[in-house]
Amino acid sequence: MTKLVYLHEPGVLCNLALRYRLNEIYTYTGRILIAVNPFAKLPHMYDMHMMEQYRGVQFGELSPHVFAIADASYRAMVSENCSQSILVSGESGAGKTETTKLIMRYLTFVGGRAIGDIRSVEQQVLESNPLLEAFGNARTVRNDNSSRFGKFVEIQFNKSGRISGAAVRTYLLERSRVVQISESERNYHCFYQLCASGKDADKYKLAHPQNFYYLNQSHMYELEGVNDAEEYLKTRRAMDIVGICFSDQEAIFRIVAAILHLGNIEFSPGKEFDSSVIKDEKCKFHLQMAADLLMVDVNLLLSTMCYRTIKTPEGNIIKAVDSSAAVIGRDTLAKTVYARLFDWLVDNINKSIGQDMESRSQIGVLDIYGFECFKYNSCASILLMKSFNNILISMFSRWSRRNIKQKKLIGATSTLLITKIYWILLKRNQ
Ligand SMILES: Nc1ncnc2c1ncn2[C@@H]1O[C@H](COP(=O)(O)OP(=O)(O)OP(=O)(O)O)[C@@H](O)[C@H]1O
Repeated sequence: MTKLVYLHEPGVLCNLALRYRLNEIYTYTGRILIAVNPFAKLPHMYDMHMMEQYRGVQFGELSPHVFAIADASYRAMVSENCSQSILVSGESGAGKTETTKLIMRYLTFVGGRAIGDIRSVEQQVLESNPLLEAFGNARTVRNDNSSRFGKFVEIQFNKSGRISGAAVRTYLLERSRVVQISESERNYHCFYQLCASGKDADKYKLAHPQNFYYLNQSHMYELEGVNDAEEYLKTRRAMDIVGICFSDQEAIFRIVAAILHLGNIEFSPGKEFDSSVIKDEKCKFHLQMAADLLMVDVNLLLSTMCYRTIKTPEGNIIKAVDSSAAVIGRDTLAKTVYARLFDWLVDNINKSIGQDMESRSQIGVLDIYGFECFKYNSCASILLMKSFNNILISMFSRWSRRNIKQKKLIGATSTLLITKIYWILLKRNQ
């Protein structure tokens, strides 16, 4: 890319398109790899033979490839004895999660596994994937299985450069999706899976997703080629693999069901000014169900939503809230409970994978949250997009300043060219 005569947006995009037509989905711009999603299975690109070809080869000698990036970071970690990070960024559906999996596969290939490990780290992280996906992925306009959280997979190595452990860290789960979804999108997969689970759905008094407010705001209930009942069984199997016992599994799905019942609780204005009461018998049923499933006192649950506590130096004042504030309270409760459940699941996944607290160095792969740009964007997604772009901008600026100062890598001129290409691509996202 740095060899282009005219460095502007049409030039960069035309170059990527021409290469894509020649089945070259990868392009380098300095140390950065640009990947264009092929939306097709390309097994020959990622097989064992390909991994062997890239092993230990000087960066840039072979065609651009995600394995070359992984190999360069592994060699840098071993030779400089210093931890490395690989940042995977792009818009929703660009292929970040797939790329992260490919990097992990390559690192497992070169890093092997420490003696005594029965399952490879890649296997262990991948085995926990159905679980993370059930609770953290959802259908968006761009991607039927979009990750709605950021993920940092840290692969830990021992003194001899062998993999000795791994950890998955997640951040910024899109909490707002639990209570609000746009047309053509879905809530998190686990809700639909539980509704389709048959006996378990009956146990928790669930029915078709169209009966629940948190799911029927969009009319998208099913995914093409996906059977939610089968996916439910896969999620339960992943829980078994991760070591979540039966009673904990039951508790998890009780919480998922309770959130759906919570969403169906509506409020009417109370007799007193600025107060609210539960709307009707149907809502009372959902309130009772939510309380039973969460194992809390029903009156306490109701007052949590219809009253708020104001802390003053003289003591706490309990004040009634109007029906719209009660709805906000209900939604906040649902979002908080879901986010805590997600964090708990991630903790359990990490316990199952096994971390090496004494690891010599690590390679971290950051699968950054996929941004989307619509005609109308929600405030939450704009803030997320802005904060990630700001992180990227500051990281990249630091990197180019350092390279220019040290005349490192490929010389200051090339660094400036790479910076320009990077800005062109980043500006498109903004
Ligand atoms: N290298 C690849 N080869 C073949 N198919 C790919 C590749 N990368 C991505 N895909 C296809 O694109 C789809 C979307 O990719 P992926 O889920 O990785 O996107 P993403 O960038 O992580 O999206 P989001 O930010 O919404 O989670 C995948 O389901 C897969 O079918």
